[in-house]
Parts: sequence; C-alpha cells; structure tokens
Amino acid sequence: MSIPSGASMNIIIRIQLETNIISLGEIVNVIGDEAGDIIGLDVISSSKTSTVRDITVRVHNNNHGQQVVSAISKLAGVKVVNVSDSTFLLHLGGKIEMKPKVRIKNRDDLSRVYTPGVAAISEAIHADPSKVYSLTMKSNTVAIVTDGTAVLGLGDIGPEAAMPVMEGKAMLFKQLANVDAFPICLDTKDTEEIIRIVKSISPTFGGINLEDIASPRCFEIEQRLKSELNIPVFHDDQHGTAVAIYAGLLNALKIVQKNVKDIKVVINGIGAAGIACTKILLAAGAKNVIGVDRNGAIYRGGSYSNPHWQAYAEMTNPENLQGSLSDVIGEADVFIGVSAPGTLKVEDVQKMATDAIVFAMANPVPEIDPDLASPHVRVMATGRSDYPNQINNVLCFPGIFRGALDCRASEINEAMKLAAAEAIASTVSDEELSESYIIPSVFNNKVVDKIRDAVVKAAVETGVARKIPNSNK
Ligand SMILES: NC(=O)C1=CN([C@@H]2O[C@H](COP(=O)(O)OP(=O)(O)OC[C@H]3O[C@@H](n4cnc5c(N)ncnc54)[C@H](O)[C@@H]3O)[C@@H](O)[C@H]2O)C=CC1
Ligand SMILES: CC(=O)C(=O)O
Ligand SMILES: [Mg+2]
Repeated sequence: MSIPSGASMNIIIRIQLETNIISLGEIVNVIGDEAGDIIGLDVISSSKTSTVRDITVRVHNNNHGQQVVSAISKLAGVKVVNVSDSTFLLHLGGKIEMKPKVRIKNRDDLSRVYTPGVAAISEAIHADPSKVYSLTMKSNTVAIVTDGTAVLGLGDIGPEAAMPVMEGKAMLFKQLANVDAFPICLDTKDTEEIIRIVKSISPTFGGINLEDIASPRCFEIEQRLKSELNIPVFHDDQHGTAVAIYAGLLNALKIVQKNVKDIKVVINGIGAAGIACTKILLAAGAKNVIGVDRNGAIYRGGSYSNPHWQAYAEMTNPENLQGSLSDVIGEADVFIGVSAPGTLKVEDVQKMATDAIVFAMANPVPEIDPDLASPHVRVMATGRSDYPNQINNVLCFPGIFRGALDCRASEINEAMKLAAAEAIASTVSDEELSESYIIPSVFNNKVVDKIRDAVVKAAVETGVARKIPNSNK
C-alpha cells in the first residue's frame, strides 16, 4: 500500500535550459499539463545561451514526481541536472544542534564557564546532589531512548535509521514545550543492557522518553526503569498514544452520543500502543474491548508466544470471540488500529455499527486509506498530519513532560495520564466539536499549557511532585 492520495510532496528539479531552443514558459506549461503545482522558481546561474534553474513542484507522490520529471526530460533544449525531494534536503546535516546559552567572550568568561570557576559548582553539587537540578541542564532535559526496533510502523530498522525520527521528536519537544531533548539511539536489543545503559546515563536527564522499542521487551524495560530510577520514565508509544487516543475518543463519543461503558471496541495490533490503549479504555469504564493481532482475536484458552497476551485475554473479550479481524469486527462501535498498513478492509468497516468511529493510527501508512473508509464511518482519524483529526502522541508528550519537569515529578502516573487526556479533549469546545474536528491541532498553542497545568495538579494531588512550580499563566 502506498502513501494515500491525500498526501503530497515537494520535489526540486534542477534544469539547464538552452534559451535559444526553449523558453521557461514552455516548461511551466508541460509541468501544468502533468498536474504538477509549481510553488517556486529560482535562477541558479545564467549565461547568454543557457540558464540553470531550480523548479519546486508539488506532486501527489513519488510516481507522480517521476511522471513530471520524465515529461520535462523529453523536451528539446532541457537537461535535468538533478531532482531532490525537499524532505531529504531538510534533513541534510541533521535537524537539531546544541547551542550554548552564553557566549564565552574573554578569559574571565572562560574561567567561569570552565575550569577553574566551574569547580566550585561541581563541589556544590557534590555536597548537595539536588543542586544538579538548579545548576545544570538536567531539570529541562529529556533523553529520547530507542533501540530502533519498532520505528513508526517501519519495524526493526536499526538505531541509525531511527535517528531522523528521534531528531524530529527532539524538535517537537523544544518547539512545543521548550524541553531540551536529544536522541540516544542504542546499538543493542538486549533488555538488561538497555536498562543498564539508561540507568548509567540518567544523571544528565530530568526524564526518559522511551521510543519505538518493540514489544514485549518495551514493557519490562519501562517497568524496571520506573522502579529503579527517581526521574519520570515514559514509553511514549504506550502511554502518549493511549492518552491521545482516549482524548480523541472522549470527543468522538460526544458526537455519536454513545457512552464508553456501552461500546464495542476492536483494537488491531496488541503491541506497545495496543496494550496501553486497552488499559486506558478499561480504566475509563469500557467493558467490551477485543484485541486482535496477526493471528486473530486474543481470547481465553488461546496459546500465545507473547507473554502479555494471556493476561490481556483475561481482561478483555468478554464474549471470548475467536477468529480474524473480519470475524470479530461486526457491530463494533470503534476500531482502533495500531498495527500495520492496509490491515482494515472496506468490507470490515461496513460490518461496524452505525455511527462507526475508526482511528487508523499506523504510521506512516494507516490501516485503511481514509478516503476509502470515510464514506462508511461517522468519525475518521489517523496519525497523519495531512488528514483531519490527526491523533498522534505528539499531542501528549511535550505537555506531559513539561508538567512533569516543572513539578520535578518522580514519575508519570495514571492520574497524570488521564488528566492529560482530559486536558487535550477539553481544548475542543462543544461549539467547535464536529466529525472533522475531534482533536486539537498540534499547533494549537493552548494544548501544551492545558496539559502542563493538569499534569502538575494531578502530580501534586497524587504526591509525586517534588516541587510546586509557578503557575504557567
Ligand atoms: N499515531 C500515533 O501516535 C502512534 C502510532 N503508532 C503506530 O502503531 C503501530 C504499532 O506501534 P507499536 O505498538 O509501537 O509497535 P509494536 O511493534 O509494539 O506493536 C505492533 C503490533 O502490531 C501487530 N501487527 C503487525 N502486523 C499486524 C497485522 N497485519 N495485523 C494485526 N496485527 C499486526 C504486531 O504483531 C504487534 O503486536 C505502528 O504503525 C506505529 O506507527 C504507534 C504509536 C503512536
Ligand atoms: C507517532 C509514533 O510515535 C509512532 O508512530 O511510533
Ligand atoms: Mg513512536
């Protein structure tokens, strides 16, 4: 399954044109004939007989881009020098950097930021370790730790290939919540080694965001680190996703006027995200949740290689349904996909209850093309930014860590997660709420502040805050 048609991309085509043979206008017309949308034209160099230009063209997808380039290549007097994709260009040299807060202008500055002056600061922290929070970057810094084994929906692509995703996440932490975060991509899949490394690096950080670590390993890593460290450890694919989904569902259920206690929910993909989503829905009162993975519904009496599925069967699937996704989806009110591209068929959606809600969250390609599902559902959401209702853990992690760091929370607990979900949902007012607006945009500047305040309040109420921060207002 390719990226759905709703997506688009920009390509930059560098051409050399012989100006006595062909005009720029003719090239522009050819691009228009191929349905390419020109969004930029730059002159790179020019002589009496030829010009080199960069033409930035918005196209639907890779194939469409190739079609446009091929049409230009066929023109007499045009040489296509290079074609680049603006997404690749944006990644050249990486997306983040480290910047000092003050400039070292002279020897005096040097002697204070570094030796000998810095020694007094180190001694002060040695005498009172809690001062590391006020005298270093720790209080505002989060490690984004991955082993590269479940990167988006791309699977085990390794720690190097995980880097662009983690850099992107670090950008979002900074831009949305002013949290300094940086990627730690580990070249090991060994649970004990990952735990040991994260514990060893933890003095630098105020929090640990575990990311894209495959299940079931991710559960033990998180659990052990939570109990062995005194800073928040949060596996975003579990809890950030669960919080964002629950926020979206709270609002979607208002539209269809159904109660979470009465609905049938089918969750496809019972990995990190699927198990956490199930738990948050059960905690919210859902009674009929059915989990489905590659081999079908998870039921009591089944035998499973995944050690978490036996326990999962005990707490879900009250009618003990068996069979494939198609077999169990009949009359479901809600489908949540946190699995893999193209796993939900239109025929499956047609079997769902009236006013069906479909959250197809696999990234970058959802379980069903939203254009195909939409005619059959009341509320459609994906994890993507190019469709309405983007449900993505980016709605949660900046604000939840902002709150946890501000109150120096020792952990991120269930109350803080529920508070975050309710804060996200409440950002959409009753007047604004509609089928295509159940969840605020990532760029809604109220989201982070609302989550932060709600999370700090919940942390204080549950006794995990080690500091009462100033109000955010
Ligand atoms: N929109 C969002 O905010 C988020 C989306 N996701 C997406 O959810 C998906 C799963 O992520 P994780 O839970 O972190 O990965 P994971 O590797 O922990 O779990 C994936 C689960 O899906 C199952 N699965 C794979 N193919 C399947 C199929 N054809 N049918 C049924 N089950 C299948 C696997 O067996 C596994 O149990 C990924 O595509 C990821 O991009 C994950 C986190 C956040
Ligand atoms: C959004 C995210 O964390 C994922 O797809 O893995
Ligand atoms: Mg992830």
